[in-house]
Amino acid sequence: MIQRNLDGNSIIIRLEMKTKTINFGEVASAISTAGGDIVAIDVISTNQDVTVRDLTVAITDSEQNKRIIDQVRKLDGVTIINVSDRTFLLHLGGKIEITSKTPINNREDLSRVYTPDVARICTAIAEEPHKAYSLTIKRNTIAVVSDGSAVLGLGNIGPEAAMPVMEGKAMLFKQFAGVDAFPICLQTQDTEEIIRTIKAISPAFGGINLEDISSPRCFEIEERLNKELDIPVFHDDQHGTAVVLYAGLINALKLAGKTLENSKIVICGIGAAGVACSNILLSAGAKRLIGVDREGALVRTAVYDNPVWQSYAERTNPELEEGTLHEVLKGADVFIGVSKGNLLTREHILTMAKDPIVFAMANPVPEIMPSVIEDIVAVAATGRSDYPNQINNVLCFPGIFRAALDCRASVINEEMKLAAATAIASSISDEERTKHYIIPSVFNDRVVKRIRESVIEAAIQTGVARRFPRKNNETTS
Ligand SMILES: NC(=O)c1ccc[n+]([C@@H]2O[C@H](COP(=O)([O-])OP(=O)(O)OC[C@H]3O[C@@H](n4cnc5c(N)ncnc54)[C@H](O)[C@@H]3O)[C@@H](O)[C@H]2O)c1
Ligand SMILES: O=C(O)C[C@H](O)C(=O)O
Ligand SMILES: [Mg+2]
Repeated sequence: MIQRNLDGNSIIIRLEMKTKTINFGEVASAISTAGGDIVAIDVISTNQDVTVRDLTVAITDSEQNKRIIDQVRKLDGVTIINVSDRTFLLHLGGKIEITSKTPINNREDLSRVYTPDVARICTAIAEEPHKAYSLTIKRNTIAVVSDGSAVLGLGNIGPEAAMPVMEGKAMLFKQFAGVDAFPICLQTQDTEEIIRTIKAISPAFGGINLEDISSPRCFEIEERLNKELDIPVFHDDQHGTAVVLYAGLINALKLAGKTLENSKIVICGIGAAGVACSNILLSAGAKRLIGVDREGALVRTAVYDNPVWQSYAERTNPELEEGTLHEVLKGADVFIGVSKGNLLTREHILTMAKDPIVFAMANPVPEIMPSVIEDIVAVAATGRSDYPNQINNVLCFPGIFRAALDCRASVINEEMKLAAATAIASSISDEERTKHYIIPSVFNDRVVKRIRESVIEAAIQTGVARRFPRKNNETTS
């Protein structure tokens, strides 16, 4: 097997070659003519008539991918069996699994982990239910629950299609904060049924992370569950996003020499993320905030079916600006996009105030690509990991749940969210702050520790902590 640099995008072409009709050199040359770079060759099977090989080919974009496949298809004696990319391969069989903490090697082990001895543990919990925290996975386990109704910016793609995102979130919880998370996608989009189901499964969990549930249902679901359950329920798309957005904006405003109070801020997409981002900015002192959705700017003189929009319009847009996104964007200091990809062009950004801040956070395709506006903005950010300044809730949810689980918080309240935002923003010092570095990397291992410490402190101060854990560097029990 030949193996070279596998960085970047690549596809794997499994093909069958008739050895008497074609030789490998001809295949390689067709791929190279179409601009592909063969970086690995694996022989899967071979006999005197046919040989089956996997060719890993580095590509730059999907157009090139198509050109390569077309070239290979034209060759006599070659059949393409399958084309896969590394991302698909990584998802084969899902991305996570459950492993046991202790092995079961003999009968004695078996009777301890299972019947009959396990019965004594069950009885102990039945007598004192709080022991579920010490004798089961509850203290370190949360459920990541979605109904598949607002998955990234892909929309209502359903529960099965939402699973890869929820599995990914579970990986992030574990990797960045040691939290065990179960992905759970529900076959219902009915508010009452979602609430009932989450309540019914809650005994196993120390917290519930709601994910990718569309607005306005997400507001009621979260509020009701927080009232009716004694474990924290946190809608990540609302609060995780708001926390990280606020952290990024604190640093971006400093760089642009602007203030939250005086800046004209346009938020596009008044759904789960947009409402929560607006709320955190209003409570931090923003005054000139305008929300825009599909029908244009939300303004209090209009009447909306959606009660959340009505209350939103009452609290925002003090100058009663009306019009489309492009119209109200004129003269704005800050654009925050939590809507849909590709809504803006460079020309639109040119109509903003001097040194504009553009946070285009729709996933996976932002409202505008930073590369298009790099030279005309003070700061650009997206939700993606392949550009600088990733404003993504992944910076918040692992740390905030780590803190909530460790101090056994009954809720994640506003004070805890603000503590998380300032902990994230202050991870970057004045000397470090640049146009391309307003927010720490998710791989910065100081961030989760800082969030944990500040959030636990806020939980204790506000009386929602039910346990007082030790500091970061000490082991918790
Ligand atoms: N970067 C992050 O951390 C992060 C976090 C949460 C959400 N998001 C992204 O934000 C977007 C919204 O997520 P959500 O959970 O709030 O979904 P949501 O469905 O609750 O809200 C989306 C809102 O955008 C509006 N919208 C859609 N197309 C629009 C358009 N052309 N113009 C104006 N408004 C439009 C919808 O009407 C809706 O109100 C998604 O792309 C999601 O990936 C990013
Ligand atoms: O999943 C992400 O990358 C962020 C966010 O939760 C989203 O829905 O886009
Ligand atoms: Mg999400």
